[in-house]
Amino acid sequence: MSTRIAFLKGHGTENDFVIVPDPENAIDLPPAAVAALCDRRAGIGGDGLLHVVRSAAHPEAKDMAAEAEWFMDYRNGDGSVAEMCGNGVRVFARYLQRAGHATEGDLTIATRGGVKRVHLAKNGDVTVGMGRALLPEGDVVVSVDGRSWPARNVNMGNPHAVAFVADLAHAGDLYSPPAHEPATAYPDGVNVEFVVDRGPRHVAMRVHERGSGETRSCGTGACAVAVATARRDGADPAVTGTPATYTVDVPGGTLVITERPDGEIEMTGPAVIVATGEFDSAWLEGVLA
Ligand SMILES: N[C@@H](CCC[C@H](N)C(=O)O)C(=O)O
Repeated sequence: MSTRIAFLKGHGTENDFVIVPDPENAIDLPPAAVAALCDRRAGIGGDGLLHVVRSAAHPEAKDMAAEAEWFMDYRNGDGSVAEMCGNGVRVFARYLQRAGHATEGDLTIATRGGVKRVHLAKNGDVTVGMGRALLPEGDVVVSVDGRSWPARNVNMGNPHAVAFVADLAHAGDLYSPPAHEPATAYPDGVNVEFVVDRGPRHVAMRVHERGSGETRSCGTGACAVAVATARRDGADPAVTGTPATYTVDVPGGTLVITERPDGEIEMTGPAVIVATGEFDSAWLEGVLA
């Protein structure tokens, strides 16, 4: 028997998500179902999917239930699982507020990257404590259309390669993932950011996301870019003792990233719910058959 399954659509700086509320973790969402829902022509459409589950009801999150009631079961648009999604956390928080599970102010959200502290501000911005960046050693070179750049390895819970370029157009159409050397550098894939300077502590980026393709924003990517730029600029907060704040323009808007002397990173930006709807379970079963 076909049932109707509620969904919402939201975005954070135009990194867009299908949101599926499922408090008791009762909806089966194998990778093919996620990919079908995120399909922009045959499905609802999104860079990724936010499966909203009570932490206590999800095997990967029950240990976090005492600290955070809700678990962001994030999936990329191709159905793959990722450790973390920075824009996703902001949109997830906005959903919780809309559904009456959270109010303006502070809340916590469980993710595969641990429990994240979130602040829902009056002006519509959402700030997320993104944790610390890891900067694994190792030279990486990324290439697109015959051009190559050295890239900085930054891990924000998920892997990023950050390349400073002369012109964002040099990244080409980004219809396929940029090549990288050594080819074995990222056994689980990588998100690649291309960065140009816009002014003092102000950069712009494009990103090719693992599992989603080019997107109009990537929160973890913007944090990786801010950290890589601060190191390039000699503005490592752990060394200077003062926080470093960078404005990062993405094709879909602007994110503000602050790294503190203890290494903790905060990201602030908008998060919007744009639509609600229902899809037929029979449609999804048909797609999966
Ligand atoms: N758009 C996200 C990152 C989503 C995960 C990424 N594609 C990966 O596979 O690591 C963000 O806002 O951080």
